[in-house]
Amino acid sequence: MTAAEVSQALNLTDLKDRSWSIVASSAIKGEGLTEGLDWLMDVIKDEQLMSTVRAFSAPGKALIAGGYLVLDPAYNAYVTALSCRMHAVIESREVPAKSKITIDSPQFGKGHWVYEMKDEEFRVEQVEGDLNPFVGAAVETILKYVEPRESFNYHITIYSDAGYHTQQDTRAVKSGNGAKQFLYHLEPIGQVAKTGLGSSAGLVSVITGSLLSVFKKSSLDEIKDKIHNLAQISHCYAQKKVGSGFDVAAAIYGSIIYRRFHASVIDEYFQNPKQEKLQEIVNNQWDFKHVRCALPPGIKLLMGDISGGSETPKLVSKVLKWKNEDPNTSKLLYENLNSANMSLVNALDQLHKEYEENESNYRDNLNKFSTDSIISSNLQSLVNSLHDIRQYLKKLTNLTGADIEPELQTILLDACFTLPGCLGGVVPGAGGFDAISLLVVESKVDQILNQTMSDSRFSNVSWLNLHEEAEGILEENPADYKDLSA
Ligand SMILES: Nc1ncnc2c1ncn2[C@@H]1O[C@H](COP(=O)(O)OP(=O)(O)OP(=O)(O)O)[C@@H](O)[C@H]1O
Ligand SMILES: C[C@@](O)(CCOP(=O)(O)O)CC(=O)O
Repeated sequence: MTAAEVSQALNLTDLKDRSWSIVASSAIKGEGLTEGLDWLMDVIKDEQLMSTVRAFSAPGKALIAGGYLVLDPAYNAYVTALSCRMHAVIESREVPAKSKITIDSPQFGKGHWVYEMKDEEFRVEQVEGDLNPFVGAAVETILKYVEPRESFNYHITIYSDAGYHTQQDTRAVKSGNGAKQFLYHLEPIGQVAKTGLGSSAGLVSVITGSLLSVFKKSSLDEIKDKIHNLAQISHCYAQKKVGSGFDVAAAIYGSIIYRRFHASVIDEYFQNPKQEKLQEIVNNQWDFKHVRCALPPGIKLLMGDISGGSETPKLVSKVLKWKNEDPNTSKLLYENLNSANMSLVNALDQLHKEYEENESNYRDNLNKFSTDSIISSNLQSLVNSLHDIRQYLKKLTNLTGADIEPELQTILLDACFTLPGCLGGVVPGAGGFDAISLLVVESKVDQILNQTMSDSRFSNVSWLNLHEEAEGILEENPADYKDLSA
């Protein structure tokens, strides 16, 4: 008897009992347990897809190489996904008179939004809550795409990890099984200082991912590209501009080498926001690049926040204005900056190879690293490329008048380079006064944290408790979000 037959014969419905049916049937048949376990995995997957509660998470981001250039599809960028993640727990509730989606964000004041289906055109009407463009755009776009024929009532609870926002004036709340802990603020989300790590991209990605997964009863892998396309459209719609999309791509695909999609893909839809156009765009394979790329073993990302923040749109407009006014100088500077960016990517690739060839030698070189005695030529290339990226970003700062690497950050980054095991660092993304990104030797991280505590040069830096995480959007265990209490 197969496991299914045993389960049916014994009318076993509960998954645990059904698991035992596998053992029984395998014993009866005297065959290996693997056939039964394969069956169990399929059963669990089906249970998950049919479950009324599912959970998802997506990472934050730091654009280490490629700021500004990544707006142009001619250039590649390297974006790291971060361990601070946005989470969504979605559950299906009793269907009311009007289909609706409720989104709660209990960590923030007034974190409650309700959207009802308005008409047969699948338009939504916000019936409760303040304006949240990212939540609204995600809900509206997914319903327009799915065109749900059956009534529904989904409730999504959003949680964001500590790294996205200031940790001042918060209280820690832990889940019943201790798997998750989140910081709760009194203020509404719009009044809480952020660290610029892509909370909106993560938010749009997990709302889109959770809704599409339950509407389509699909696993993430089957629909990941569609989630990406929908999340990009929603994020651009909410921002009222078509950025490079590196932040949404990192939220979906993790740490990647990224080349942007052509803005025309989304512009067309905004010109003609009809359902059939949306379906066509989302179901198409977009022409963009997302190749997995994580830091080599033993090299860690260390981010230092100075509670500054930056006005990305203002910085971008200053750079693009200069680029249009001085095409020759900007072309040369872009090419120089791009070769420094790609030298960084190549150095990371070579270091991965060095590790594969001889791990102990690789680790020995890393642990012996200091700025005046670099043993490995690949480490030297990494140090040089980080230095060169800063040099060109500084030039861009001076030529455009945009505070990309402002003097305060120059002084801080120069001081960081004197720390033991620091390979270099940059102002990520658009730069400004957001958190700086350092690449450091993993075995020296504790020494750096201890040393900077008593060094006045770092008195206004708070080192963020996060690291690079290779994975993008993931399905999580809903049980990890139950019984959250202070
Ligand atoms: N946990 C959350 N719950 C509800 N809305 C959120 C949450 N986190 C972020 N948001 C929405 O995203 C907005 C912040 O997005 P914004 O693009 O300004 O910053 P960011 O994405 O964190 O940083 P950056 O764009 O610099 O990477 C908030 O004002 C809010 O509308
Ligand atoms: C300046 C830019 O290239 C990067 C912005 O990065 P960040 O939001 O500062 O992390 C803009 C973009 O890519 O959309």
